[in-house]
Amino acid sequence: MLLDNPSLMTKEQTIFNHSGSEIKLKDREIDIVTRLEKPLVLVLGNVLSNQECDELIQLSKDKVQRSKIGAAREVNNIRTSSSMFFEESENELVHQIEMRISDIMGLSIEYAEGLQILKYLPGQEYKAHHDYFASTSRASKNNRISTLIMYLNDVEEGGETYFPKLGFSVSPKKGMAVYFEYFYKNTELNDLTLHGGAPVVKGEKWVATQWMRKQKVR
Ligand SMILES: O=C(O)CCC(=O)C(=O)O
Ligand SMILES: [Fe+2]
Repeated sequence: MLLDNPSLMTKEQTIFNHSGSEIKLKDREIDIVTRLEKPLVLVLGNVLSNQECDELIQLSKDKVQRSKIGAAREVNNIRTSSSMFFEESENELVHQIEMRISDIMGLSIEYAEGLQILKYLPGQEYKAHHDYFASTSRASKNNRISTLIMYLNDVEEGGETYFPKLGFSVSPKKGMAVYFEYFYKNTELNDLTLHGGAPVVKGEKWVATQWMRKQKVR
């Protein structure tokens, strides 16, 4: 019988622990705009103020370099954007944003990698990928479990974050974010979080990405 199948009966535990349409924080109310349940994918509004977005771009403008991916940190055409990482709590702004991110993502900042900034010019993209490392890689011993991608500007055309296996995409809007997690026991759910950054057609695209790990990293 269908209901005897334990995988259909047991609800998967999620990391994200907010319900309803708002996340009320000390300094801010975050809007939960869209919510897909399995896998959990959320579109969030009012995550960063316009000023915070502008400052993050300003602080990283001169530091972004052609992105490297994977354990060997090689330049690769899977990701043609430029990027940089902030050091942990590198300055007051980054610290403040990290604290907010930690409240949103439901994990202490000790699980957080350094905040990453990505810049895309027209034609640049990040092809579909998983944020978690393959089980064969050394990095998978303390694998990533969740992602928050924050949009730092409005993009004139293109640059959507797309989830090809979910038939779902998010248009970048300054101050908004997309959240998803892939720490499910059911690995098929993790696989469904495949996503990419579509080529920017017109304008620039700036995002800040926060990845969380299974075990503490700081
Ligand atoms: O730029 C995007 O929309 C996607 C970024 C991304 O997938 C990442 O930073 O892991
Ligand atoms: Fe990603």
